[in-house]
Amino acid sequence: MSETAEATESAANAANDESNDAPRTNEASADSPVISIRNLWKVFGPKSARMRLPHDEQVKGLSQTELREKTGCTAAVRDVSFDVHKSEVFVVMGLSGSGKSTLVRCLTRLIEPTAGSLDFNGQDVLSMDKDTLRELRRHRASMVFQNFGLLPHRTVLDNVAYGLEIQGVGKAERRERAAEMVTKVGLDGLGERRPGQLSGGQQQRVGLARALAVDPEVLLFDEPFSALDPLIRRDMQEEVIRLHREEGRTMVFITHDLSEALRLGDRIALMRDGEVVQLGTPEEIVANPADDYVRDFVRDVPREQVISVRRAMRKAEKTEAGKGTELAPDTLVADAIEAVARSGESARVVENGRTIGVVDDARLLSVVAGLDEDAVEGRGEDGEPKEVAAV
Ligand SMILES: Nc1ncnc2c1ncn2[C@@H]1O[C@H](COP(=O)(O)OP(=O)(O)OP(=O)(O)O)[C@@H](O)[C@H]1O
Repeated sequence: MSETAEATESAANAANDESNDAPRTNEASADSPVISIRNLWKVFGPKSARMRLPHDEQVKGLSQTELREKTGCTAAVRDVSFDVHKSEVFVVMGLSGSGKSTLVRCLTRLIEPTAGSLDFNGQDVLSMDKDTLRELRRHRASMVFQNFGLLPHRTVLDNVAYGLEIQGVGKAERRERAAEMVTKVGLDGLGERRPGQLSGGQQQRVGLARALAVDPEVLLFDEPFSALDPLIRRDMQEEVIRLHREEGRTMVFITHDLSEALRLGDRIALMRDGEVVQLGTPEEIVANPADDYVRDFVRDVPREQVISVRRAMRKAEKTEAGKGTELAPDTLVADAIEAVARSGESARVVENGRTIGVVDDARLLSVVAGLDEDAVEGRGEDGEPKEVAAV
């Protein structure tokens, strides 16, 4: 059976034997998170049941190696808390073994968390019964896998229709919906082919179309493009960005590739040894790494292509009122450098008709050189200038 078939069928059946109470039914309000996790742990190993998680201070105090040596257990996910908001692309990034796959599989209990809490649109996932959990996986959260997970003997159209088939949607309707999705991901004319007759990139488009066909609230991507060569990978990233722009669907995207994370993520959770070491926008992570590990991770990122002038600007002097090029606060430093070079003078950062700061050569170059972090005169902890003269 393919990975997807297994994930949707056997894992769906296996994962919920420990379900107990009926799900909570506190409905989510419009701006409440789609996914909310608190103090989530997944510990693999025989002694995990004896730990008093999520608040076992002794376990919390042990490094991964110490925990393994003392207990034979691996804490693949350690005390992780975050919210995923509606319509955001939330990226989980980290090196191999950092716990990304385990974390994302915990979201629909394909892997059963050891402790913590987990809500999906305000519903408690950990207390969902078998049927509710199956409904969650089949209708509300679709997974796109790294190795495509396609059924080799089925046509493209039938693969795309598969999720609808297990939902019990009638043949005519599912073929119509599948055909729509095939068009949406740019595979027109290939509907009757088998997966083996497609390139890797095309196969992943089929995986994407299949996930979209069930119209889920959340798309979960588990390193979907890591088997693709760099150009096709780039194409697929563009495809995800396009789909997201068109549909605004909430997405959780796992990757170990920093440039992919920076390109796709509205926010990124950076994992190490099961923990989230930093959670922030790409700009926050690149401009203000939380520790040396993150700093090392982002060392080679072209900062000017991630950091905006809002973070790079200084206070405007009274004499600078109304002078120079106007830039929006989210203008990238790379674009600001071009604007300043063209005009030969500093540029004003303008928001709602107010000058909120100024960027000049020195300011912009300090971002490129990485001298801005913690050293920018007048910048507060949040990266904003402490006092900004509104001119
Ligand atoms: N079933 C399991 N039993 C024991 N340990 C496991 C199991 N699954 C994962 N682990 C361990 O949990 C840790 C996190 O693994 P996980 O696969 O979540 O990491 P990852 O960041 O997704 O890695 P990769 O990028 O290589 O897929 C690793 O140390 C791994 O060896």
